[in-house]
Amino acid sequence: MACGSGSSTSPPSRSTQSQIIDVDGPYRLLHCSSKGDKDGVLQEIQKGVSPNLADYDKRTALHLAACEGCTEIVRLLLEKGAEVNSIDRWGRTPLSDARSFGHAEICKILEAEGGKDTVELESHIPCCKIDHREVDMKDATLIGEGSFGEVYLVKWRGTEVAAKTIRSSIASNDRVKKTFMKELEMWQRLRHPNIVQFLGVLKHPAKLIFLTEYLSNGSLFDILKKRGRLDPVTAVAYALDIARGMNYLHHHKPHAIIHRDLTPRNVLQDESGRLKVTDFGLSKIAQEKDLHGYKMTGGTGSYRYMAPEVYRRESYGKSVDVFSFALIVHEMFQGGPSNRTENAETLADRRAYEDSRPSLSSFVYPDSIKSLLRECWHKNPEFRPSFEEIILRLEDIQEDLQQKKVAAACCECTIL
Ligand SMILES: Nc1ncnc2c1ncn2[C@@H]1O[C@H](COP(=O)(O)OP(=O)(O)OP(=O)(O)O)[C@@H](O)[C@H]1O
Repeated sequence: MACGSGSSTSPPSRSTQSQIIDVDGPYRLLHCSSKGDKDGVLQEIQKGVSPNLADYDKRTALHLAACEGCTEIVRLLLEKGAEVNSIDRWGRTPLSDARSFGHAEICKILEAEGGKDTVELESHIPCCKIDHREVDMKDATLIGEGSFGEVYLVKWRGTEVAAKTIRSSIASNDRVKKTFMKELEMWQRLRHPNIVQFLGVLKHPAKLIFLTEYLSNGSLFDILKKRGRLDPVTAVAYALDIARGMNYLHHHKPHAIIHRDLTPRNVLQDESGRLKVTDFGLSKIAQEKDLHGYKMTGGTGSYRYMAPEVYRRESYGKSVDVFSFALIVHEMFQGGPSNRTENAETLADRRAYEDSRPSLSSFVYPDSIKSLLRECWHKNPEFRPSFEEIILRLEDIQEDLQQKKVAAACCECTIL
């Protein structure tokens, strides 16, 4: 997001609206810093608010200005005594943020003031290791099995978490294990409400096991199997959850994270009903199976959601995830995959070479969803919208559906 020009009166953009909770009181300093409002920042400091005030995530005004690209505010805060190396809840300094978002000038200013990038230092630190004695694998409950191994529900320090065991055919291959650990190292740095939280790797003498948060409602695949077709309000809310998680991955710096294997099985639901995306990046390892002869299974499931350019083995980019996303949204309205009896590979072949797409029956799909899906599964990847755009479109659709719901409820009240 670009830094504002300095007005405190401009309304917050949609994407930031939910994050701005309180712009009164001392926290106005943080709000003004993130919006590039120089007058507002000065007023707060003159009122006596500390330039090192931080929110509950320990994010200071300098962190916010650095990540939003507000050069003038960064200068002003440093001049007023802001601590250049303050560390937030995730161990990031303002310089780590400025680097991640590519604000070169701000990086120079912070470096000149002695700024350090903790993330750069951290990137050489291997995955967070958890002592295996803290996890009782004997009391583990099997909750599922995927291409990499079994998944168990276990207790770690009194909290229920998911333990993913990695097959020995993968774990015993040094090269594959290295790639695997690299993916996990990247995963451990990600934090977003719609991304499954990675917790660490077990220091186990014989096995490769990693822990993630446990999502008690299982996968979107299980939900659709149980509930069938979702009502449009729920389907759109779920689509927004997935799109927000994916947008976060696609905006990852310095390189976008492409999921490559976005399927209903890789979308999990927590007990509050929120969906979270999981297992990104790991598909890269699954793809190596042909070269090295180890079998990781499950590959055919992904054909169903595969973008044509991936199937044709052409070069591809972030929009392959947008294609898969469209098929998942289609399933939520439909209650399951279309052409479910057809072999997944044949289906992917027809999509890649005959431009075949699922049907959009008019009574199930609102028009706005139909046009969004057609764009998202467009044969030309360049014509597919970004997740950023998809979020805005879905928010409009959500508002529209909610208004219709309220209007319908009012009509019922009148009749009564
Ligand atoms: N963090 C978790 N919390 C709760 N259940 C989980 C968690 N992770 C996985 N599961 C369950 O375990 C099953 C297997 O998960 P896993 O990620 O190993 O494979 P998959 O995604 O189903 O298949 P594949 O790896 O072939 O894509 C999932 O379908 C899900 O039901």
